[in-house]
Amino acid sequence: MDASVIATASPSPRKPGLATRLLHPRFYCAALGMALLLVVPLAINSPFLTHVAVTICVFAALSSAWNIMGGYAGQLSLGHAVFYGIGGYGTALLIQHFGLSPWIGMWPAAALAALVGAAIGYPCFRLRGPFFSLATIAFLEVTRLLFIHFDWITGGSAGLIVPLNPGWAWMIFYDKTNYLYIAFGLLVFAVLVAWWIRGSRLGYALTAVREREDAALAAGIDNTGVKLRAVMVSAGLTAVVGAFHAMYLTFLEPATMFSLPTSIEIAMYALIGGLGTVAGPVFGALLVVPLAEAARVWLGASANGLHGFVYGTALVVITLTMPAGLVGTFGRRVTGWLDRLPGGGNLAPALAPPPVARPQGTPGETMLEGRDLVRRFGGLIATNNVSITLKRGEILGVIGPNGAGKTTLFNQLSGFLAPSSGTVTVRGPDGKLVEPRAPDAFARLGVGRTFQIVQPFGKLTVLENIMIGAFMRHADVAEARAVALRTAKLVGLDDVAEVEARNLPIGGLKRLEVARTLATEPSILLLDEVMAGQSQADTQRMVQLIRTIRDSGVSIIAIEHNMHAIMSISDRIVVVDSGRVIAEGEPRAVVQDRAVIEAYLGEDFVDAQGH
Ligand SMILES: Nc1ncnc2c1ncn2[C@@H]1O[C@H](COP(=O)(O)OP(=O)(O)OP(=O)(O)O)[C@@H](O)[C@H]1O
Repeated sequence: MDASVIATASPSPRKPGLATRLLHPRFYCAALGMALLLVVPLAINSPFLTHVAVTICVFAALSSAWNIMGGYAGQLSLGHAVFYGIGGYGTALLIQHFGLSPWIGMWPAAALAALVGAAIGYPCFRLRGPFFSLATIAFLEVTRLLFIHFDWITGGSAGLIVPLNPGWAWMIFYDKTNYLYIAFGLLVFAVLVAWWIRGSRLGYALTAVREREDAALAAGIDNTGVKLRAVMVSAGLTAVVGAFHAMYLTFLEPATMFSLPTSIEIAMYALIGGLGTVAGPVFGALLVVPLAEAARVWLGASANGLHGFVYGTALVVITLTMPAGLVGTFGRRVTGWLDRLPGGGNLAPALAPPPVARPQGTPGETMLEGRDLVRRFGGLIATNNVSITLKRGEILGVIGPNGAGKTTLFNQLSGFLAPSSGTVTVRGPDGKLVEPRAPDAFARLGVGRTFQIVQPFGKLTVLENIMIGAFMRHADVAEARAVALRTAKLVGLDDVAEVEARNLPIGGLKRLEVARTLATEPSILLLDEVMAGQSQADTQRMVQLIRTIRDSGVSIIAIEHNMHAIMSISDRIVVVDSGRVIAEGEPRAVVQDRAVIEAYLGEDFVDAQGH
């Protein structure tokens, strides 16, 4: 394997054009399926059926918007009615006080909802799991109470009637079919936004953040930044749908516009249909809304609220039998069938990856320096005044007994742990030495790292895992895919590229760690025990790969317990014991050092080496 492998390009097929995409069965079948939602009620022309279709469109659109935050980013909001209510009230108040048409008024209302979303999200993103959900409920309750309190603007708990000016300009109609046209248009809009985000760099970043925050940071993703973008889009879209729904209902009151049951319903459709999938929220709403509406009519006032029983039953049955939801369970199978229809085929052909820029600079100059690094965990000093320097173009081995402080040192050198005292400096792409603070900043400066305990994005394929790394330098999805394919080949994962990462054995996962990091095109690579769990042949291959990477201009620090491998690849070795550097130098000299033999290698190793 020689260094030019890293920069090899393959023949370049063309990207599929818009026409190819539109004529693909995945697209035309989805479009035909959705069109039924419009065509069937129009053909039957029953007011009740039209009302059910409007309600399906509204809740499918709300749930699609929620899914961007709850499904893609994994932030399970149970207070999304805040944005629905802001959309509704904002638009209604702009009509009432400024005579602004709802077609225009819904956009400032959406912008306000996006800002409120960011203001709520920023402090709450620090909270995990149920605490985040509880915080969103708390914000919903506070907003509802505020809308009741400021009755001189909102009408308080008595509510607000939308000015009833019939006509398209004011979105008020006697004929329900006009509402259906708008609701359907909004659903198409929401699904297109959700679909576009899902397949974009932002969509991949959100999935990465949802699955493993540390690995996402190591791939240079600004976790809070991408979550904020998701919540703003999600809130804005929810508000637009809320604005329309207010026009449809013509009456707004805090209890219904900021309602917890509505928030739960919105989330539930996505859960039933398939969390984090584009089609899931639509299928969820399509399945449950007609059942609930039918129950509401049949049971009438005699069993007020019993329609909730329908939601609950559907949720329990689906989550027990299909935890991944309808689309999560059957989606792959169905898309497999669709791809066999006329026009079906690969929408993501392999493009030629762009060549990797070779890191430039003076050989032997300092690339990464940790100076006097002290890291305390309570009373334990894990690294005690450790100083370490990586020179350009070298492989620096770090060895030492278990618990010596090697990983703690790595975590400080990559920004994952702030040193209690001491500094870490990195040579950036512009040649200047800088002191980055956050792990994603280290990554963007060119410090790539793997994790000792592997951190795969389990539900993504091997190729998608590597793409997450590639996105750091390549915003275009096709280009990132091409880079990922090349990297998969380099580490010998190309034959399992389409396998979900959670199905790889440990040896494959270790190589996946390296591949994802390599795809970020680092100038400094920190490898934490990448040979553990590898077969003899794979270890040989890894040794060869590390040399190839170094020959391509990357400077490397490797923590390793496999002494034979680390001795053969390292230019220098640093030995750490009990948080201190006890020896440093060329491999041959280090293994003969008495302190190293006593602390780590043992006499058996020396005997085996024949010294
Ligand atoms: N987050 C933490 N909180 C408390 N103690 C920690 C933490 N991380 C590491 N330690 C402790 O710091 C010491 C050094 O741990 P570290 O994982 O850095 O060692 P290591 O040399 O990488 O070991 P190994 O070779 O087994 O991976 C250990 O005693 C460990 O228990």
